[in-house]
Formats: sequence, C-alpha cells, structure tokens
Amino acid sequence: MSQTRKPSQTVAVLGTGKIGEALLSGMIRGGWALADLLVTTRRQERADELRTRFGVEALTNAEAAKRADTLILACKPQDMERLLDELAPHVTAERLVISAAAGITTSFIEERLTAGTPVIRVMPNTPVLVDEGMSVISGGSHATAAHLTHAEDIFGAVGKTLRVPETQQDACTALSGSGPAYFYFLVEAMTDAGILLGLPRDKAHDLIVQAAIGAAVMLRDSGEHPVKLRENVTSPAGTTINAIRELENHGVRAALIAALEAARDRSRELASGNSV
Ligand SMILES: NC(=O)C1=CN([C@@H]2O[C@H](COP(=O)(O)OP(=O)(O)OC[C@H]3O[C@@H](n4cnc5c(N)ncnc54)[C@H](O)[C@@H]3O)[C@@H](O)[C@H]2O)C=CC1
Ligand SMILES: O=C(O)[C@@H]1CCC=N1
Repeated sequence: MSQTRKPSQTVAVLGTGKIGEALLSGMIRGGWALADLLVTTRRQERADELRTRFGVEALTNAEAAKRADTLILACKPQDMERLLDELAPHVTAERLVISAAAGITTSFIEERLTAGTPVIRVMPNTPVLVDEGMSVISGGSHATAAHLTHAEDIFGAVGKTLRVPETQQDACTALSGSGPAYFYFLVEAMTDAGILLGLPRDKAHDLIVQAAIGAAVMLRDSGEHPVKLRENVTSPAGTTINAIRELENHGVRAALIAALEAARDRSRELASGNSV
C-alpha cells in the first residue's frame, strides 16, 4: 500500500465530487505521489477546496486529458455526454479512460472518443472512504489485461475489486454501488424502532451500529451461510422469531428484491440517456 507509483502513471479524476474525492483520498492514503494525481472540477471554489485539502493540482478537463495517462470520469451519468465532448479532441488512444458512472456503457464512451481508446467501466461504492470499498470492473473493446490490472491497482488501494462481464454491471450497481445506502436505511429505521421502545437515540444508534458491524464481520469471516447465522440467533419460542415473522408479514424480502430490481432498471435507463 505504500509504494510510490512511477511518474509516467499520472491519474486524473475528472468531476471530483463525492465518489471522486473518496477515490482520490484513498489513492493518497495508498501511497500515490501527489505529483501523479490531478483533479478537475466544474466550480473554481471546489478546485480551491481540493487543492487546500489534499495538496493536489486542479486543472481543466482539456489540460487533464493532455497530461494524464489515466482519466477517471466521475461526473454524473447525465453530465457524461458533455464531459466527453470536452475531452474528445484531447484524448488519444494511448490514454486509459475509466468511467465510474452508473449505467454508462463502455461503448457509449468509445463511440465519442478517438477510435481504439481503451475504456474500462468501474462501479465503486462509498466505503472506498475507509478502504472497505467494492469496485466492480469490466473492460470495453480495446481494454487489455494490462489496463484491467492497472484499474485494479487504482481501485484496489481502497478496497476489494471484482471483474465481471459488462452485461452484469447494472445488476452490480444495484447490489454493490447502491448497497451501502440500504444498510444505512436499515440502521435509520431500526434506530427509530429503538426510540419507539423507549431508548435514547444515541444509545439506540450505538447498539444498532455495533450489531451491524458484528454481523458484517461474522458474514465475512465465519464462513457460515447467512441462513445459518440467522438461525443461530433465533431461539425456539424466543424473541427473534417474533421479529422475523413481522418482517415476512410485511413483505420485507419481496420489497428488497423489488428495490434492487428498480435500481438495476434505473441503471439501464441512464445508459439510454434518460436523465430525469
Ligand atoms: N455516490 C456514490 O455512492 C457512487 C457514485 N457513482 C457514480 O459516480 C458519479 C459521481 O457521483 P457522485 O460523486 O455521487 O456525484 P457528485 O455530484 O458528488 O460529483 C460529480 C461531480 O462532477 C462534477 N462535474 C460535472 N460535470 C463536470 C465537468 N464537465 N467537468 C468537471 N467536473 C464536472 C460536478 O460538479 C460534481 O462535483 C456518478 O456517475 C455516479 O453514478 C458510482 C458509485 C457510487
Ligand atoms: O445512486 C446512484 O445513482 C449512484 C450510483 C451507485 C450509487 N450511487
């Protein structure tokens, strides 16, 4: 995690908002030299903020495209067409273009850049901020094994990576890119339940967060199936089964399946330019 990369591997984050900044901070923690990192922003105040916070150089999209070997596109899908229009005259096929935008396909990007430009699609998630991210990676038509390895090197600095065929990216976006939001939503709802049961909010929050952390570590480290782990909590004629019955009565499992299907469908829509 601590080696400094060669200066020839300059990486620019274009559209440095929440996910771009999370990735940038992780790369700095992972030992990337500041001299090898560039950012672009739409607003001058944001550029100043990033310069002050990270000591990183902020410049225009055109300048970044001319200087960086790898361009990470981290703007919203709805802004991608405009960003690609700005970049197109300056991006040669020697560059590697990595898009982190939901829904946007590698072919959408390839069609708008110099023929033969290697493009990789990545779906990270916000736990990259704490080096526990999951970044799902797919190569476009001109991406080589070396390009994919380079993308894994970048995103591997902030968590795990997984290669999938691009046809699975919309599903991975629903599960993994959006995934942290579902857990935050559950924590919020369960904390409200704690209030209903008479606990102070801060105690309810701490109890639920620690239950989430403990459950997550057991899921990752125990090697047990989630059903087995849940059965271990569920004593005969005990408390947990009463809660589980209510979850089933309220269709929580079906709601989750429908929710993730809706997220997958929205990812597909974004690819077709439906921005509203
Ligand atoms: N927030 C998340 O959890 C995740 C987001 N993503 C993807 O990352 C992308 C960004 O999402 P967020 O960081 O949440 O959004 P954001 O709105 O925080 O960041 C996007 C940034 O791009 C800038 N921008 C737009 N057009 C630009 C241009 N032409 N030149 C320079 N900067 C430009 C905006 O000013 C903004 O700061 C989206 O495509 C999203 O699908 C992917 C995985 C997870
Ligand atoms: O909500 C979104 O569109 C982005 C993509 C995955 C997570 N956040």
